[in-house]
Amino acid sequence: MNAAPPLHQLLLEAARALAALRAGRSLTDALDACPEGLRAGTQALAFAAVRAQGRCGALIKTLMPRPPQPLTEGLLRAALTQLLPGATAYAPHTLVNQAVQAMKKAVPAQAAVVNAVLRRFQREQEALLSQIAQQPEARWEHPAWWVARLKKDWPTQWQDLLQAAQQPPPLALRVNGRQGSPADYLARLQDAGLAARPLGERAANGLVVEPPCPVQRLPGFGAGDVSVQDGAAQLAAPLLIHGAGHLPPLPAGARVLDACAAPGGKTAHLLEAADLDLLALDAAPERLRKVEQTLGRLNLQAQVRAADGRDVPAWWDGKPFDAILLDAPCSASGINRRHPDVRWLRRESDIAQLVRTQSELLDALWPLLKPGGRLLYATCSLFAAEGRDQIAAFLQRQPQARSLDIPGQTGHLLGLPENAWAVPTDGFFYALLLRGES
Ligand SMILES: C[S@@+](CC[C@H](N)C(=O)[O-])C[C@H]1O[C@@H](n2cnc3c(N)ncnc32)[C@H](O)[C@@H]1O
Repeated sequence: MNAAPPLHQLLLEAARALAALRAGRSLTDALDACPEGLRAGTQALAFAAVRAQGRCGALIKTLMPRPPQPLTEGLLRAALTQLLPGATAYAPHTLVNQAVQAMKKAVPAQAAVVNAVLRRFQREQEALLSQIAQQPEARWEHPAWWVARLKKDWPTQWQDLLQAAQQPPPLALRVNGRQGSPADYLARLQDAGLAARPLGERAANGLVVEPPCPVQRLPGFGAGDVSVQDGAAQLAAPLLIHGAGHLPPLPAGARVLDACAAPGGKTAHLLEAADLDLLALDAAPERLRKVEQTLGRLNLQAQVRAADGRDVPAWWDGKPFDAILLDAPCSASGINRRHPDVRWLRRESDIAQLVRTQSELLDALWPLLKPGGRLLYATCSLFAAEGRDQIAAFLQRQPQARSLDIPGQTGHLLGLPENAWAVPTDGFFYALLLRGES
């Protein structure tokens, strides 16, 4: 068995990833540069530091007269996170010594600064934490504009939503119904020594594995028996196929457009659940490669095409669709617990741009639907501008469109623990729109 890597190496790699995040890269991208043997430990430190970025940022401002260099700041963030109340993974003296050693290896001139800041935090922890406690970013671990927006959109639930975003996500699975039943797969998980249970009645093929494990340990993953997908995301395919119980199910061979398909989670679910003639479109060719890989792993077929959904003449063959899934680009505020860096990478001004793209996609795709056809609009966002308000404005512009009720969807909130789910889901918005016959 390989020995665990020394903590100073993990701290240094986490500092590099956090410095890359500060320069605007996503944490997932930044962690790609991390050597394989250090990846898991580094990822744990870096994700924890991003979840504590509000407090650690405020502490660094208080403890240092001038902003530190990016690598020093990254190291301080990673180390301070592990010294905060409730963090128990490392003994504080070990942590400080290892952080200083990491800095000695990378930038020796900064080691004394790291030592001084961390030791002062240890001595004055209580006073320092109470000094920053009322700053919104430190209090809620989200940018102030994000907190204000959630407060406006969810006046009674915003605090619960912010707290839910701080919890690591569960490992939710979707069993490939073409290759076996959820009950059979549950038994296979148990045989493999993995504890699991059904995700809840709303996601018929959904299971949750607790505690989570690497996907390589999931039986039959490579052979396409199962995929990783959040419970809320698992609602898209049945909603489109069965029309939330208001419409007849899509017949075999129905022509379906998945307009923003990559990386292909919902494309695959649609094809596992029904025999469809499906076109998977996405504006990002490199992301479409993931769709192809996923379809290959699951042994499913679709036409895959790189194009901007709004530029209809560039890709449409003129044959109308029975159903369209528009899983639009959005703030990703609903999957913030899975990608805690998103809240710090986004700017408030991005939201207006995203709302514009979403409405342009809606307007461009709606005329491609047959009379009597259905369009499912989805975003993994909790912001009303990208969900409720977006659809209200669309219904004003498009009198032929009727919004159908989705049972169990209160407004557009998912994402909090509720009885129907075994574990909290991501935050999603769905609107099911029917095109009138005339
Ligand atoms: C939320 S993701 C889709 C997730 C996907 N449906 C799934 O379940 O795996 C949004 C996607 O929209 C794509 N996109 C953004 N703007 C687009 C446009 N104008 N036309 C087509 N796709 C676009 C992005 O490249 C991204 O892959």
